[in-house]
Amino acid sequence: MSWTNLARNGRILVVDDAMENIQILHHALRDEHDVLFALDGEKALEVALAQQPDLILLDAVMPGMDGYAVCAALRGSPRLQDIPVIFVTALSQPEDETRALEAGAVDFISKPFNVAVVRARVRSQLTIKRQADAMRELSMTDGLTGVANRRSFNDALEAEWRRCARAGLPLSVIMIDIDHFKLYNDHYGHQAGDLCLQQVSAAMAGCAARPQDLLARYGGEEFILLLPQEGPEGAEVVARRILDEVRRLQLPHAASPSAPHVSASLGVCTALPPLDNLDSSTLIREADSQLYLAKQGGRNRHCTSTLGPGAA
Ligand SMILES: Nc1nc2c(ncn2[C@@H]2O[C@H](COP(=O)(O)OP(=O)(O)OP(=O)(O)O)[C@@H](O)[C@H]2O)c(=O)[nH]1
Repeated sequence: MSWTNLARNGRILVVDDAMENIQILHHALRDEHDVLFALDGEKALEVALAQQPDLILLDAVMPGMDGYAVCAALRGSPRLQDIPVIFVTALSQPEDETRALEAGAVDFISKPFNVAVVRARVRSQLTIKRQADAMRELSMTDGLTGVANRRSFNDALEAEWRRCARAGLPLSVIMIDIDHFKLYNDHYGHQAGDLCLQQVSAAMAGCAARPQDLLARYGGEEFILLLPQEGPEGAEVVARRILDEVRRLQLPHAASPSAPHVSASLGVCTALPPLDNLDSSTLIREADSQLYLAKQGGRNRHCTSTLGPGAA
């Protein structure tokens, strides 16, 4: 796909208190984009949260919450801060434009506007947005397996830890390490080793499918699964499922002393609520200790523990 094609089919939210202005912009943009609209600032934030548009065209002067306040609210919201905003306004003084850019807008168009210019500026901002999205996605993904990388796991862990602590919910992690993977590489070659990592990660990715679950590559042949809101029983079910799915792949591992096929060892740990007296690094350390025990116990198995009140 070329960069210019990236600008097609974006979803655009037009915010203006005058319906005729919305209609003009809708008419100008509807052939290439999905156009949403809102007649005031509060509604704009509501629609933006629900529909996650790729770009917002924002009027500056509106009754109630004006465009500058909307822009500040967008920039302050983790879920909305990356949506670019173009001011489209009857204001035309340099200080108006400066104020809009300082509020976080990426562009400023004065009314009356030329439709072709609006289209071109929208296309150019959408292209920049898509490029930025693609870069962000790449920076959070492991190149070999396509699952999340360690950095995005760490970000998700911190966010989910805070969420579970607030809600009084447990949080589990499963640390997963492929058994005798050095021997696998030595026996089958590094390329086959890479393919094995891809197959095993794809099989594991299907083992925990809730929206907040996250599988990440933690190191070379080590993976980690984040299970927010999941207690020890649920984590146990997922761990058994992972062992089964890896086994079901039946990838031959002739050099392994543990099994004739590729297998994995798992360390499972659940932090029980309240999480306030615990911290996420202790949870990771404990899952790692359980993984070590699973390796010591003969591999191709899991070991489990809990942290917190009444922990075993
Ligand atoms: N093919 C391939 N191998 C990798 C990659 N990353 C790490 N490895 C290999 O994974 C192996 C890990 O070896 P060890 O840490 O000794 O562990 P192990 O052989 O799996 O043994 P146990 O964990 O004790 O069962 C090393 O040989 C690394 O070279 C990768 O991206 N591709």
